[in-house]
Amino acid sequence: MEIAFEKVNYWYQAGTPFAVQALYDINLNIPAGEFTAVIGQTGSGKSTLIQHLNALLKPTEGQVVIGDRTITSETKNKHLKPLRKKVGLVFQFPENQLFEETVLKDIAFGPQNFGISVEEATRLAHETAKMVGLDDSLLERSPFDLSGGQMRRAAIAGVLALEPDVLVLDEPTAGLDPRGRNEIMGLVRQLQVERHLTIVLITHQMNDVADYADHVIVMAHGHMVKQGTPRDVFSDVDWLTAHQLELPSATAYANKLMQQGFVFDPIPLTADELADQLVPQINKKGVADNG
Ligand SMILES: Nc1ncnc2c1ncn2[C@@H]1O[C@H](COP(=O)(O)OP(=O)(O)OP(=O)(O)O)[C@@H](O)[C@H]1O
Repeated sequence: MEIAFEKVNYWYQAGTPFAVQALYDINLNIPAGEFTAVIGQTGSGKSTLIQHLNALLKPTEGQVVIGDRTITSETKNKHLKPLRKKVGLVFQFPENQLFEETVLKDIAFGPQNFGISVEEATRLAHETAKMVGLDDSLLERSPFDLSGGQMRRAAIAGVLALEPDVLVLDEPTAGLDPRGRNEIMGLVRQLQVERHLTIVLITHQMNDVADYADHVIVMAHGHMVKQGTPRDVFSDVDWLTAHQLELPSATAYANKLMQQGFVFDPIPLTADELADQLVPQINKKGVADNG
């Protein structure tokens, strides 16, 4: 499902003396089936942007086209349920919203809330628990007995049980240890590849952007200041520094090596790309030094 923002402006508390403009003239496309990363400093408008993806927020001006729906400031809340089912939103620290007695009931809560029978919701909960790698033996436990990573997966399963086409995640790896982070990122990639979900992910982890994203949106002070492939975004080091954005580790490392006379073309974004270009240069240098 393709999503497009057309001339979107958004104000919190619009029309009051406390109005705060959080988005300015946003025009962008989120390609169907792709993995889009949204990056930018704190307060740049990332969360505000993604809440427009399922009309949790509606543009104050302009429109957001989500599949066959067009959302404007005039859109009534009444008919948004089908859209909220198609676009699943996972907030930061989603485990804070777990509340049922058992993991299974928690995952099944979403579909039941959308009018699906208890039996079908339970079936979906079992299926999605498996999808996110939660063992059956955990499903009758209290969600609060799970580890941090497992709780996060249970919360994501609750959104997946609605069988969305688009999965939007706000910093899904925040607060997890490196293993938990890798597991969640692996899961998100798997959902994109195997379930053909469109993924939109807010992250501060530039390595994840380099490793997983097809498409990157860069926000600054409520404006979209760049969109393109990770290579488009990470190739301009001066521009990134000016916007106080970090580089992926491999790219930062390659930049340091370039100051020592190493040559990279194109600039590596991942550890594998770095090694592929670096090893032949080290071997060649070794031969020259010894010979
Ligand atoms: N409920 C609100 N009322 C008023 N202003 C708000 C509200 N929520 C966010 N803002 C303001 O809107 C702007 C964008 O905030 P937003 O949360 O979208 O940024 P962000 O890039 O997601 O930040 P972070 O990385 O910290 O989550 C900020 O100036 C913020 O202070």
